Parts: sequence; C-alpha cells; structure tokens
Amino acid sequence: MPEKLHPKIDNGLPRESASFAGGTLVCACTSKPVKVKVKGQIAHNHACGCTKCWKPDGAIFSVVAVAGTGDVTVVENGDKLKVVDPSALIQRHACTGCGVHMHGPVERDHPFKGLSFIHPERFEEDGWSPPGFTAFVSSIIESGVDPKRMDGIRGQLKSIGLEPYDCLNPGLMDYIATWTAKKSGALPE
Ligand SMILES: N[C@@H](CCC(=O)N[C@@H](CSCO)C(=O)NCC(=O)O)C(=O)O
Ligand SMILES: [Zn+2]
Ligand SMILES: [Zn+2]
Repeated sequence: MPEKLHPKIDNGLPRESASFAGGTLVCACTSKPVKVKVKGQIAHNHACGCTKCWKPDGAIFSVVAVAGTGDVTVVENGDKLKVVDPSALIQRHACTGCGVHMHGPVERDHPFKGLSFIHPERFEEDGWSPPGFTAFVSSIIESGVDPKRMDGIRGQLKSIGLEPYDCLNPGLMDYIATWTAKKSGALPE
C-alpha cells in the first residue's frame, strides 16, 4: 500500500499554467474565511516534512512555496490570524478558526528576508507551479512516523519526481551559504 503523502501529490502533481498570474488563498473556515491575495507565480514550491509547516489532515508532508512579501496581501478576515511562534524565522500566520497557515513572512536578517511562505493548495485557482522536491524528509519522524517506513517513503517521493532531501535542496542550501559567506567576508560581496 503506498503511503498517503499529501492529497496534492498522491494522485499526480498539479499542472502549472503559463497564464497563472496569482490568486486568492482561502482558509478552511465555512464562515468568515480568511482570504489572502498573492500576485504572480509562486517560487520554490516543495513538499516539506518539518513539524512546523501546516499539513492537511492525514498528510505526512506539507506543500509550501514562497512569494515576495510585497506581493502577499490579507484581504478578508485578517483579524482571525495569529502568529504561531513569534520566535520562529518564518512568522506563520494561522487562522484561529481552522488552523490553516495563511502566510509566513520572513522579516529577520536572513537570506529569505522579504519572502513569505504560503500553502498553494489553498488557492481558489489552479495553475500554480507544482512542488519540485521534498525538504526536511527525516523530520517526519519527529511527528511520529516510524523510522522503518522511511525507505519506502523516500522511494515513493523519488518515483513521483520529488527528490527527497533532509534539509532544503542544493540550490537553496547554496543560496543560504553564499549569503552567509558574503556576510562573514569569506566571499566578496
Ligand atoms: N526538524 C525541524 C526542522 C524545522 C525547520 O527547520 N523547517 C525549515 C523548513 S520550513 C519550509 O521549508 C525552516 O526553514 N524552518 C524555519 C522556521 O520554521 O521558522 C522540525 O521538523 O521541526
Ligand atoms: Zn479559517
Ligand atoms: Zn517546513
């Protein structure tokens, strides 16, 4: 029996549309849902196994991407949002009604400053770019997944084309390290 990884990846990855120019994220509340507008296509979409990212019921992984914070605007019922962990790098704003994380800006001095983490499955529209890799795979054990299941889960992710990594993918890890090296002076600005 295959593992249930996430509803948006278990039955084939969503299709990107060249005409997708952004959309509206909607939380799961049946009354007064929080709505967040995102301008433009999302970037770095990935599945994430960390314990901090919001996952739909029954999913082992989240699906999470970034948009420029300036392109993300809360447009309805923003009074329902509360930051999950104010000490975290990603300021995840969760709906206090349903628990869905609606946007997560990075405001601290960090290579990801100016980006906001969002869950594209909450878009009302189709056409957002699909996840391209899986991050923080080993972290699913922290949520209670038996380590014996890990080989099967990594194999399943590879077969879907979502290469599993235990941190971020090489492109993003190199980006972070380059930023750090420039800051320390190990590399020129
Ligand atoms: N083992 C930890 C890992 C948590 C973690 O570092 N998560 C990453 C990825 S989130 C989306 O890719 C991260 O950058 N976190 C920053 C933050 O959460 O503010 C666990 O599973 O909890
Ligand atoms: Zn809600
Ligand atoms: Zn995560």
